[in-house]
Parts: sequence; C-alpha cells; structure tokens
Amino acid sequence: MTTLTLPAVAKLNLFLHITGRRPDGYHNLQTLFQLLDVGDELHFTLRSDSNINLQCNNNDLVNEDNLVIRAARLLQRHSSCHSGCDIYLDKRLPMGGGLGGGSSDAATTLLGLNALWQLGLSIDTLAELGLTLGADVPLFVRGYSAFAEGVGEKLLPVNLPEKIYLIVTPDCHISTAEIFQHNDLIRNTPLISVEQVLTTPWRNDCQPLVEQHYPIVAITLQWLVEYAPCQMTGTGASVFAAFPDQTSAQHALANLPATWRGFIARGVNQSPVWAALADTE
Ligand SMILES: C[C@@](CO)(OP(=O)(O)O)[C@H](O)COP(=O)(O)OP(=O)(O)OC[C@H]1O[C@@H](n2ccc(N)nc2=O)[C@H](O)[C@@H]1O
Ligand SMILES: Nc1ncnc2c1ncn2[C@@H]1O[C@H](COP(=O)(O)OP(=O)(O)O)[C@@H](O)[C@H]1O
Repeated sequence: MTTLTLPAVAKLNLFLHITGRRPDGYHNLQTLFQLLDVGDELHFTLRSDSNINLQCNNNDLVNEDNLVIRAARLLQRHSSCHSGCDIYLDKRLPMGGGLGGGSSDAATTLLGLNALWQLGLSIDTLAELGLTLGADVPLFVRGYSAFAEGVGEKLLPVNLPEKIYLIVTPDCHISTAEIFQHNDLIRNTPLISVEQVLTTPWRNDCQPLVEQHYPIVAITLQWLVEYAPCQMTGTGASVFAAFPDQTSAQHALANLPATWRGFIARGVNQSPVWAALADTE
C-alpha cells in the first residue's frame, strides 16, 4: 500500500461539565462526545525519503504548527521511522468552532501513517501520543462516541441514538485557552455517574460565559431555538440542534443567515475512519 485516503470527522459535546481545575491549570471535565459522519478528508502518499510535506485547500493552514504535521513528526520520532509522506488535507470543517477538526485531523494522521508506514503501534499507544497534541485527539483515535472524563482522555464507549443534527457556526473565533482562563467560568459542577447521564439535563458550562462575551453566539442560539432545542459545542462558537429528520433540518438550513456556516450531519457511534481503514486491509 502506497496511498491512503481517510476521513477525519467532527464531534459534538452533547453536554460539557467542568468539574474542577488541576494543579497544572488544565480542567477536569465530564462530557458526552457524539461523533458525526461529516468532516475533513486526508490523502497520504508514501515517499521514498523521510520528508513530510503538507498541502491543503486552505494555504493558511500549511505550516509547521498544523496538527497534521505535528502528528506525523511525532509518530516518526516515536517509532524512529525513516519513511516520509506527502499529505493533502481537504479542509471542510469550520476551524476553532468546537467541532474538533484539528484534533480529528491529527488522529487520522496517526492512524493513517501507522498503517502506511507499517508501524504496528497499538491504539493505546496512538491515543497516548495523541493526548500530547490535544485533549480531544484520543477520542478521534479510538473512534467511538463516548462519555469522557479527565481532560477528555478517559473514554467509555456509549451507544447513542444516531440523530440528524444541524450545526451552525457564526462568523467569530473563540480561543479555548481564553475561555478556560476566565475567572467567571463555571468550574465546580458536581461529578455525575455514567448512570446519571441520561437523567441529567444536558448543558454546556462554557455557554453562559461565551454568550456573554460573544453576543453573536447568543444570537445564533436564539435563531436555532426557533427550530429545535439547541446548545453550544465545546468552547464554541458552533451550536447544534437535533432534528427528527433530514427534511426539517434542511428547512432550517435553507433559512440560515448569509454570514453563518451550517451543515447537516448524522451522529454516529463508530467513526467512519475505522471502516475506511478496514477497506485498505
Ligand atoms: C473543551 C473541549 C471539549 O471538547 O473543547 P473544544 O476545543 O472542542 O472547543 C476540548 O476538550 C478542548 O480540547 P483542545 O481544543 O484539544 O484543547 P487543548 O489544545 O488541549 O487546550 C487548549 C487550552 O485550553 C485549556 N484547557 C483545555 C482543555 C482542558 N480540559 N482544560 C483546559 O484548561 C488549556 O489552557 C489549554 O492550553
Ligand atoms: N489541521 C488543522 N485543522 C484545523 N485547525 C488546526 C489544524 N492544525 C492546527 N490548527 C489550529 O487549531 C485551532 C483549533 O482548531 P479546531 O480543532 O478546528 O477547533 P476546536 O478545537 O475549537 O474544535 C485552529 O484555530 C488552528 O489555529
């Protein structure tokens, strides 16, 4: 195998509780991660030398900070591997929107190059490596919708109804670090057990703060709630609502204000990356 094409899907946080701050400044959370069937796409081509090259449909993303490059270099270093690759990233997801696109790209790169370079590393090892790149990377490496604790790396698979979601991203950039550093962030939500997940009303502890500091997010939620109950994902700015069917979601999407981005996706319990990897074996 010398080439590989794999998806890097998005996630929603169906709820997000912040349960405390750790001595290193990171926050412990409890969240329900819902994977979606929509995302970016990555194309990997094996090279005979050890260079790693990235191309992307968004030139602003072609730099050494890109999580795809960082994941590829991390894997190369960890495995003392001398292979290289050309990577094309077809960026489709809104960035910095709480949909986890960068983390998902990193996870797909770890999975894809582990296969292409025939490294044989375990999923546990890839998830551990991924956690050094970002808190959400282990979720996308493991590739199942999950109840998560810790910083989001302790994952318990869950079987969720695979609903149709409309995801709307207003034109605004929110820094995850800024939200987590803010004095007014709710960070003392009591822990719940996995059994309580279905009986506890779902909410996002970052949402009140984000709505206050980024009024466009509050306006987007006010727009979406006219169609269905809605919430913010991650630290924003994207918001989402579940719809009973594709037609009603399409109806809302058709009325979307021009400067906002929106897309429809189905919630999935298993990431499509696993089916795509299995197809290559
Ligand atoms: C909170 C979530 C929920 O899914 O939000 P989104 O980023 O998706 O919106 C994620 O766990 C975010 O994960 P990720 O975006 O990978 O965050 P990182 O790059 O690891 O962290 C960015 C910064 O946010 C803060 N941070 C992040 C995660 C966490 N549990 N506690 C924190 O305090 C830290 O200051 C860190 O430097
Ligand atoms: N491959 C990538 N795709 C998207 N963003 C990336 C990527 N690599 C690095 N980044 C950086 O990570 C930031 C957060 O990305 P993203 O995962 O899309 O958002 P979020 O963490 O809010 O879900 C971006 O603003 C960008 O600066």
